Amino acid sequence: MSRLRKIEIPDKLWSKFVLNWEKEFDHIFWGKINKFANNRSLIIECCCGKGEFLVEKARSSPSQKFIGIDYDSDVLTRAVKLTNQNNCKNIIYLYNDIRKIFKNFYFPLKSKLDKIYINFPDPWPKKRHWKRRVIQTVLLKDIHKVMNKNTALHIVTDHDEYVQWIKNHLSELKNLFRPVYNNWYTTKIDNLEKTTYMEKAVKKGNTIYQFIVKKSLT
Ligand SMILES: C[S@@+](CC[C@H](N)C(=O)[O-])C[C@H]1O[C@@H](n2cnc3c(N)ncnc32)[C@H](O)[C@@H]1O
Repeated sequence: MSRLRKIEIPDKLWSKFVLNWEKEFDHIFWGKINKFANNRSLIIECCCGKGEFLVEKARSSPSQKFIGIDYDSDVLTRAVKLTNQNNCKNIIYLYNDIRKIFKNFYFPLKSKLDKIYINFPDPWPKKRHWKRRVIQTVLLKDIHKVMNKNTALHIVTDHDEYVQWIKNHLSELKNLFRPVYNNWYTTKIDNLEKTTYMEKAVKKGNTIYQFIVKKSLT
């Protein structure tokens, strides 16, 4: 549940940028995505929050197409507002659970999927809540299915214990994923676009960890 103050935007603006898979037939939904992607290279941000990361990227790479996914309508409303203010026609949002989207991903996607980002997923620190963490074997396997040999999956967190969780989950799937960094992650991160949670992490003086993995070559 979002703790954000609600803001209102016209329905027309929401539907200009947001697709809702639940409300549409599968082939129509994925057809719209293929039409939007228009054979350009595609970048997906999971758990995109208020859209700062995508808007920054989309402004600097206008020929690429960007999809943000989040299941919280309050944060997505802010993302839509920011996207519209910056006139980014190369972003759309999916109002949905990333686990459902990757489970039901359409094949073949006509565009080349360049990167998938998961920036600052909720760490759910209490053990009884770990099952809510999005980084789980099932999701990683579903993501792996949609990657091509050049797709890079980026995961960023500032939560020390979640780092070990992510590393363990990825290394258990080392037949599927190979790390770009020797130890699976790096703390030397250049040029990462700002997000709300990154700013919080920087303010607290937390270390930020970045995992980048590609498909295993075997
Ligand atoms: C900690 S916030 C990070 C937001 C943003 N990436 C950032 O760095 O500021 C986590 C976001 O993930 C979204 N989220 C959590 N689980 C999700 C899921 N299963 N599917 C889609 N979005 C999810 C939440 O709604 C929230 O916006």
